[in-house]
Order: sequence, then structure tokens, then C-alpha cells
Amino acid sequence: PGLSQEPSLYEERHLRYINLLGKGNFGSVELCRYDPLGDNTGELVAVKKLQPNKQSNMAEFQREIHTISSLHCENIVKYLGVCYSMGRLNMSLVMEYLPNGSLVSYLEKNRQNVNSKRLLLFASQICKGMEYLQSMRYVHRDLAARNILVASETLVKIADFGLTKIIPFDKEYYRVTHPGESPIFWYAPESITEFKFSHKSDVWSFGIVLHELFSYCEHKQNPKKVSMIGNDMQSPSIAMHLVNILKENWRLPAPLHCPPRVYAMMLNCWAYNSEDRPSFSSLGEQIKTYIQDDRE
Ligand SMILES: CCc1cc(O)ccc1-c1ccc2c(C(=O)Nc3ccc(C)nc3)n[nH]c2c1
Repeated sequence: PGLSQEPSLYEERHLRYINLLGKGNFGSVELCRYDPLGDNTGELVAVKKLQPNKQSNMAEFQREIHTISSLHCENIVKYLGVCYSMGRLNMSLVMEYLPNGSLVSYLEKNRQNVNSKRLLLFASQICKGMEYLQSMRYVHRDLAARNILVASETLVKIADFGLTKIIPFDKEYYRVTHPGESPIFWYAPESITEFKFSHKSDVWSFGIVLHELFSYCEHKQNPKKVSMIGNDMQSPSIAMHLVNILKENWRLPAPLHCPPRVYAMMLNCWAYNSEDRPSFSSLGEQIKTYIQDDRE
């Protein structure tokens, strides 16, 4: 497919399946090689197939495609094009393939040689990507380490815009009609109680991602992962319990060896009232100074 701005069209017959990369909430992501010459020299791509039977998702899927085809930022996974199959009944989204997988698996595997300076570099890149999304009036709504992909040992990108919503021009937030699919521990209080999502609720989630980064996404270090098992954790009573302890100022404890000023930044992101939370631009500035004078 050419470099035209038009959505690039991938022909299904040249899209060779290699293996499954992961199962998301709107379909599965597969590793494929787009190999029109048939000589295995084609590019590796990540392909998300829409579940064929869920026609209702087709509209959602079209919106996801419209959303990500308009994003151009080095800290956001690149949109490559679409592939139609079965006439135009089925649709697949084609994205750049990042060979190192998600931040969760990367940190678990490379814990030894990732120091706090590198964690701060990753945090600043996620911040830059979120700042860009905000400038486009997009709210990600599912910012979590599982949705950050590792391009190289010095570059991470924000991925999975299945839940991304555009904020209406006359409002500061987006209200969804149904409780989200994603685990409540990444949600800001107002997202749990009023289904309200805004740039400031993305900032709350960014605080959780900081916690994941500095605990190297270790399960035992943070309750939120452990208690995700079994979806009884999504029951309303648990959600209200979480909101109540957040109201009483309970927060996740600092990860082991986490620099105090980084934990202070997390706590700022977890201000109960959304307007008391910092902006992504001020967080980005703060992290940049920490990287400069990081002794490590
Ligand atoms: C196409 C779905 C999608 C939709 C969207 O809106 C934004 C990003 C993506 C996406 C999701 C996953 C990936 C991946 C990967 O999962 N890579 C890997 C590499 C190695 C290992 C072990 N695991 C995994 N690469 N590019 C990806 C793009």
C-alpha cells in the first residue's frame, strides 16, 4: 500500500497469518506478514480482526479506524490501513507491529537492566503521547501498561484505541452509557460513579501506569492486578467500596525503591477532584527535570 493519506487497502490474499498476539476486548490481534511478492520479504504487521458476528461492533470499529487514522505521533502506534474480507462484510485493522510486546511483559522480562532513569524516559514518552491525544480532543479511557507497546529499549508507544472517545466540542468530558469493560482499578472515581471520562481521568490512569512502571508490573506489589482475577471484582459493590476508600484518602502504597518525588507525582495524579490533578504537559515538564538530574 502506498504512502497516500487515504486509508491504505491491504489485500487479504497477501496477508499471511503468523500467530496470535493477544485477545483484546473488541477482537483478537494477530501477527501477519503482508507479502504481495510472495517471497517472505513483506512487512510484519499487527492485524485486529473484528468479530464477524458482532455487526454492532462494525460501527464501533469504523470509529476506531477513523480515530487512529488521524493520529500522527511517534509515541502512538502507527495506523497502516484496513483489510476487507468476505466482500466488505468483514474488516480488519492493520497497525505497525512492535516486536517487543507490551510494557508489562517487557518490564517483567527485563527488570534487571531497566533503571529508574529509563522508567522515567518511558513515562515521559507516554506523557507526550497523551499530550498529543489531548490536543486532538481524544480521551483514551484505557491507559494502562498492558496498552503500552515497546518499540525498542528506548521507545514506547500508546496502543489499543478500542475505547478512545472524542470529547464533544462544548464539553470537558465524555459520558458513557454503560460501565466500562476495563478493570476499575485504572478508573478515576468520577469514571466509576458517573461514567465520566476526561483528560483528567486519563491523568488518573497515567498515575496508575507510573505505579505499574515503578513496580515493574509485578503482581504481588500491587493489589489491582491480583484482584482482577474473576470478574466479581467488577461488581458494583466492589466499585463503590473502592470509591469510598479513595474518598477516605486511601491510595496505592509507593512501590519498592520508588523515588519519593515519583510517588508524589502519582499522588498528584490521584487527586480525588479531577480539577486538582496536573495536566499532561506539566507532568511531562516535571518528568523531564527528573530525568536530567537523575543520579542513577
Ligand atoms: C491491531 C490492534 C491495535 C489497535 C489499535 O487501535 C492500536 C494498536 C493495536 C496494536 C495492538 C498490539 C500490537 C502489537 C503486539 O502485540 N506486538 C507484540 C510483539 C511481541 C510480543 C511477544 N507480543 C506482542 N504490535 N503492534 C500492535 C498494535
